[in-house]
Amino acid sequence: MALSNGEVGATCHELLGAQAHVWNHIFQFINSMSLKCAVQLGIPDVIYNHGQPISLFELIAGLNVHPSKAHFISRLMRIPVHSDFFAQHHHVHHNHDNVEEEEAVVLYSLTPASGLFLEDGPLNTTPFLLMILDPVMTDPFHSMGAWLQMNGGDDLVPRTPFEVANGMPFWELSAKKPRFGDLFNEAMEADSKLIARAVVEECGGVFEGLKSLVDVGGGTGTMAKAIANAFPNINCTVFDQPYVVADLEGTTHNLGFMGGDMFDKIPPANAILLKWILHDWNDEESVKILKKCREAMLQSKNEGRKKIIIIDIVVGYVNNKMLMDKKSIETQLMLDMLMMSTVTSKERSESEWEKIFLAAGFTHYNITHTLGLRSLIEVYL
Ligand SMILES: C[S@@+](CC[C@H](N)C(=O)[O-])C[C@H]1O[C@@H](n2cnc3c(N)ncnc32)[C@H](O)[C@@H]1O
Ligand SMILES: O=c1cc(-c2ccc(O)c(O)c2)oc2c(O)c(O)ccc12
Repeated sequence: MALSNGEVGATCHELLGAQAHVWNHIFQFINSMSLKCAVQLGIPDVIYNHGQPISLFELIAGLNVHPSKAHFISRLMRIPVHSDFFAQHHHVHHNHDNVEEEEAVVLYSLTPASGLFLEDGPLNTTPFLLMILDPVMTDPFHSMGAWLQMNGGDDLVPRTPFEVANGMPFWELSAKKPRFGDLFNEAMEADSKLIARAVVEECGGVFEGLKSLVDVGGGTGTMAKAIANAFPNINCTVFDQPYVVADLEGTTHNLGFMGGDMFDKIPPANAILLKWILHDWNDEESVKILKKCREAMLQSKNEGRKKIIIIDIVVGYVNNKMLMDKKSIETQLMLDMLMMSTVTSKERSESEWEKIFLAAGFTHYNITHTLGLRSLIEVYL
């Protein structure tokens, strides 16, 4: 029921329901922080290394917690178990007379979600968790209201809540605190491994007929490596800032690295890949990047299809259909708030994407596949 004034007309039962909803939202950060704590203690690795479901006693023995605090672990575990990060089974003991003992032993095991936090796992998401939940990233949310009250037209006013809280922009802090900057790069690499696998396995057709591809802002080349291996006929170039690619070299005949500035000149190619790039930039900057992509494709002497391949969020598109999956859309909106808080950019809906494509001189695009929360957009020359 929609009410104009909180209490008017609401029954006591409705008010208690409203209070439960409010409390759940107030306490949401405890979900994130409990997960962070469990991961920092190395709980997923201890369970994995045990090789079979682990008892609370064995779990505690594998952790570096002080014996005086051991009894807190079962309480910590209840939260991620409730959210399906760990599965919990009850193992019923049989005593000597084969009579079931009263107290069942609790056994914990991993789920696909906690499998993403294994230290040696190929898709280790721990750097992403540690980066997003670092005070450097969470503090700005305390400054968002104050930032909204500041004059955005004044050059002396910080451009983001991140700058209000940390006194410098994201990229400057990443450079000054390498421990934080490394987390960011490791987070991007792990994500690229997962997306590369999904793209090669499920969207292979997107690359058919291409002769050359430049992965703009391709970082250390995880994504381009996977494409170069899967499609030996495509010449792949990783293009990123000179300091990122300085010491990198291609491992196969069809993979190379090149340093430069995408706002200046992008090397010529049939196809330009922009994975997780445009969501870092506002509309004006994104249009500039797209225009540079256009020039690069026009300069390519290769025959064949020419297109930009964008992997980014299309707000409202989730898992191959436009469905109202409330939780996934909530996550997309949260990422948008994160971009608003840390950088000056945003996550875009289809009409917002269309607007920047048209502004950069492109008329045809196709959202062909979805990769979890993100989509693959082809923009044709
Ligand atoms: C969010 S990361 C995405 C990395 C990679 N595409 C991925 O998905 O894992 C953005 C990348 O853009 C690069 N970048 C930023 N400004 C750039 C510029 N002016 N020219 C080229 N690359 C740039 C950064 O160095 C960084 O590697
Ligand atoms: O907090 C973030 C910051 C950035 C970011 C900032 C400055 C740059 O110059 C840049 O290239 C990227 O990018 C993110 C991202 O890409 C994510 O997916 C999630 C979070 C962030």
